[in-house]
Amino acid sequence: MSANPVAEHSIIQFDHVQKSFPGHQAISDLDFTIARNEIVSVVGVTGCGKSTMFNLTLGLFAPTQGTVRVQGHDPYAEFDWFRRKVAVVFQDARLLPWRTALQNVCVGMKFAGVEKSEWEPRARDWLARLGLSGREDSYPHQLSGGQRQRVSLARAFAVDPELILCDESFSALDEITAKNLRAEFVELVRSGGKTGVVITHNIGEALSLGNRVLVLRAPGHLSDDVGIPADASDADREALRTRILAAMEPAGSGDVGPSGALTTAGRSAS
Ligand SMILES: Nc1ncnc2c1ncn2[C@@H]1O[C@H](COP(=O)(O)OP(=O)(O)OP(=O)(O)O)[C@@H](O)[C@H]1O
Repeated sequence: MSANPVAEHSIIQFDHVQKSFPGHQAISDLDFTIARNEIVSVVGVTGCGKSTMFNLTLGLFAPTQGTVRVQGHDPYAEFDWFRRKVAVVFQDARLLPWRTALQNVCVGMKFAGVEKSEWEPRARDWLARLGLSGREDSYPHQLSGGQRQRVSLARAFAVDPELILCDESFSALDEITAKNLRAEFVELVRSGGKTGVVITHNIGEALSLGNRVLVLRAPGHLSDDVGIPADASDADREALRTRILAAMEPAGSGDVGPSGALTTAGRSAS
């Protein structure tokens, strides 16, 4: 049993992380914990460090200072260990155009090191769960944008990762399609016992997706950590929206802080 109760229940831990690129500090001091089975949205104005935070979580580069841990492991130093643990869904589906929907899902499992005999049954199962039965042999250009994003989600879930990172995955879709896919994503994450982290520019989406919203402000620090009560009324959500917008304002307008209205989550654990 872990001596650190936070580490035991957390899937992502950023401990006073800084990340600098030559001549530019992208993350100044990012400190938060995401627990297993949470669905957390990350919002903030452009350039505030959201993608850098994702890339640190994926181990694409190391922090300049501080530590990043995913399930207690260093994602940069133990990159191979992460191949089956974390899946990413991007804004554009990023499918191979010369491969069918089924083959695209299989390719994700191939790169993740899943046993070959599992590829096709799992791919068929996940395409079916995402409403694409009968479209397994379609090529990306024969699918709508929403269907392509469903293939992309199937590819992510088929790997059976612990953690699914979504980088504006629903933002290129019309609102009805996005709403349906968001609801399916939440259901699949919850029923599969996964953890989801979603970057979005849409505050309504952030409030509808999960249990918590992290608000980042440039250069890469947390300006608010907003818990969303399961039974939040429309009025509550409107108050949360106002609070999130205030927390996104450039520094100088004052951090809202975790002791603000309604409820907060997460920071006390860090
Ligand atoms: N490889 C890099 N080299 C230099 N600067 C970088 C690099 N990656 C990111 N940055 C800078 O770090 C800051 C944060 O970038 P990041 O992409 O994380 O922001 P973001 O919040 O994801 O923005 P957006 O919402 O527009 O996608 C920006 O000023 C960006 O120019």
